[in-house]
Amino acid sequence: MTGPDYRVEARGVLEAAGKALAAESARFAGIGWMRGTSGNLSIVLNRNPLRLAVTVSGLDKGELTSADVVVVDEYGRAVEEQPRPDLIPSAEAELHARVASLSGAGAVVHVHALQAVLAGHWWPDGIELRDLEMLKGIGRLAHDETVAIPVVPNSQDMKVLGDDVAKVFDPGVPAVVVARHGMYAWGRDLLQARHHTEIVEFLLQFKVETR
Ligand SMILES: CSCCC(=O)C(=O)COP(=O)(O)O
Ligand SMILES: [Zn+2]
Repeated sequence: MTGPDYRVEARGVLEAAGKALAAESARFAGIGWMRGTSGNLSIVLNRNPLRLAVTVSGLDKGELTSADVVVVDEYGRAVEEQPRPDLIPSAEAELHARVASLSGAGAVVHVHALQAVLAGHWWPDGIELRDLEMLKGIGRLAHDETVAIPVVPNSQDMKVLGDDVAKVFDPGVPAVVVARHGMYAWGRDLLQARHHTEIVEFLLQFKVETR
C-alpha cells in the first residue's frame, strides 16, 4: 500500500512500537540494567526490506516517551520517511539490525547489566553453563548439556561488532555478551527478548558468584 493511508497506518505502528520500547526501557532502567543513557532496544517492523524501530540515542532510558523512536534500515541508518527525521537512532542500531537478521528475532534488547560484563571479563572466550533449571528459560536442557554464551570483544565500529557476532552466533543461544560493555539478547517479540535477558543475566550471576 502507498499514499496517505499507508502513512497513517505506519505512524500508528511506529507509535505502538515506541510505547512498548519506552515501557520496556523504563523497566530495565528500574532494575539498574540501563543506568544513565546506557542500553537500547528495538522491534522489527518489517523483514524484507529490514526495518526496525529503535530507541533514540543518548537519552535517559528510564524516561523515554513513545515518540523517542526511529525507523532504521539494515545498516542502522534512519530511513528518510519518518515522523521525526531530526531524531538520532541509537549508536548501536546497526548491531540490532545485524542480530535481527542473523537470528530472525522480532525484538532485540541491549543492556549494560553488570553480571554480563563481569562474566565477559572472566570468560572472554565464551561462558559455559550447565545443570541449571533456568537454562530451560532459553530453550535448553536443565541437565546434562553444556550451553555456551558467546562473548565478543567490544568495538566502536558496529560493522566490526556485527561481523564478530556473526562468527560466534549460535542459533540455540538467544544472547551474546559484548566484553567490557554489556549484553544483547533477543526473542520472537519484546516480551520473550525481556525473558531471555533476565534469564541470561541470572545464569551469568550464578556463574560469576560460583567461580
Ligand atoms: C553510557 S552509554 C554508552 C553508549 C552505549 O553503549 C549505549 O548502550 C547507549 O547508546 P545509545 O546511542 O543507544 O544511547
Ligand atoms: Zn551499549
